[in-house]
Amino acid sequence: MTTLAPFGARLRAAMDTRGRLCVGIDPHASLLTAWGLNDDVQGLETFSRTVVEALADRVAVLKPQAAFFERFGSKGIAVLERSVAEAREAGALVLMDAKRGDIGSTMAAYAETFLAPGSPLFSDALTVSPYLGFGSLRPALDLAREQGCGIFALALTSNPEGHEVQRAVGADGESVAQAVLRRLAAENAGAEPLGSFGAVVGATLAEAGVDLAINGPLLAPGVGAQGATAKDLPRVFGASVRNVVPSVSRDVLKHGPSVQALRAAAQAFVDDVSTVTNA
Ligand SMILES: O=C(O)c1cc(=O)[nH]c(=O)n1[C@@H]1O[C@H](COP(=O)(O)O)[C@@H](O)[C@H]1O
Repeated sequence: MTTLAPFGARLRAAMDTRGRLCVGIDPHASLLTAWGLNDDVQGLETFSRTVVEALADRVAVLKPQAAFFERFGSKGIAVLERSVAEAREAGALVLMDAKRGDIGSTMAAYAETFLAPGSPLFSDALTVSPYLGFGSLRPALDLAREQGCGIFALALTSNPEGHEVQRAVGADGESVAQAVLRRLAAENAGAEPLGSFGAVVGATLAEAGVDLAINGPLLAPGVGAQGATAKDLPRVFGASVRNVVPSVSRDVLKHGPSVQALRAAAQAFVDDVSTVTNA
């Protein structure tokens, strides 16, 4: 099995050639219904296949949200496995949105699930929660580095409730989110053109209020259904905006099941992002 180039380099190349966008594959029950599908495994399969067919050959990143597949049990996970493989085959980078986080010994098993080549759910990158302590992520960070994969750690999430934890300030005056960002920057030290260890920072924030210069990608969910727009990105991310990967799920997915309409919606976001970030 050939080792992949570092994720950060693969992501930078994908953003340069395909534009800057991550589309989430979030098969909400309401979206299945809106697409004229049943809220069952067959509906899930058709939905996910359609999104992959429409977008995997053109958007930089596809981000399946594992929860929407897990709710159908083993059959749903089988759909997720196929979706990941087909999306990667068509050229998209797959960011598995599973937000795993646990004590180190268990984190190692999560890392093997998503980041070990040959695993049925092998993905290019994984979202993780650092709230059992950043050090507990070590097995995932190490396996990702070894295999050319990426990690996205939650720093400042798009939901308002996140701030009570993430904005909390320690005795040394540093916020929890800033500590996560500082540790990510250390993981990315010296990496070119971009590190592989990213942060999740919601596009919905009034302001970041932290140092985002981590030399790694910044996944920005919250664009679209949660109220943020491409125009918010320069304000929230400042000079780090060039490393931002905006993430949209429902505001693209609602245009299905038409493949053409899904493509047009994704392209409209890519164009908006390029207008504001190249201005
Ligand atoms: O890690 C994420 O992707 C994520 C982090 C965050 O802070 N906020 C957030 O909304 N997300 C995910 O991004 C997606 C947002 O979906 P839409 O609001 O439909 O665009 C969902 O899959 C969320 O689980």
